[in-house]
Amino acid sequence: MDLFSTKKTHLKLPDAELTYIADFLPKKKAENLFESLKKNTNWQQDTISIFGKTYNQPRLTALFNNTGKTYSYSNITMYPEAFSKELLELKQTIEKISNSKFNSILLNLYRNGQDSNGWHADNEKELGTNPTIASLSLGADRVFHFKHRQIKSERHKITLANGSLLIMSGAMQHNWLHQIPKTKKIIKERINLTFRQIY
Ligand SMILES: O=C(O)CCC(=O)C(=O)O
Ligand SMILES: [Fe+2]
Repeated sequence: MDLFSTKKTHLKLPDAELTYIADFLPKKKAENLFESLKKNTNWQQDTISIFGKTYNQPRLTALFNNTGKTYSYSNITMYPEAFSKELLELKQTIEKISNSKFNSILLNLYRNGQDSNGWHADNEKELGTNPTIASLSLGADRVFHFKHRQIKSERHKITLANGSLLIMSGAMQHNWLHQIPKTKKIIKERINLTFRQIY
């Protein structure tokens, strides 16, 4: 267990619980996991429609679960792959540290600074009320922005480092939005894994 750090930083926020573990995975382990996921995943390029026009989503995605069920949001359907032994073990460790159960992992591959994830909340009804979502970051640093839906002064950002774990819980998905904006900086790729319980 000492391969995983559990030093938690709790961020004090209204209507949300947010916990950050900066060095959850040792850097080398994070790099190896990045390489194996990059290579062994069936990355999906989805399209999004905006005012009737179709665009490529600015990142690649993948879904792992043990239910075999597809997952749909914003007109996108994700087709699952089965957990590898590596992902299953990681899921079990993250379940312990976040005191939650997860049956699905959603992956995002941000190929460069032009890939992004726009303002949204993970509030699909399949996630239930006040879902706990644990988010593991591998590869390049990216900035995570989050803002309260009503309290305009509550707008923050935090850099998600290689090997870090961010745990979103409480009423965060109902009261806050989050995004990974584009950046003009020349940066390497990043893989993000969000652990979710999908009902
Ligand atoms: O890449 C990230 O850190 C955020 C991913 C995210 O918000 C999502 O997949 O819903
Ligand atoms: Fe999200």
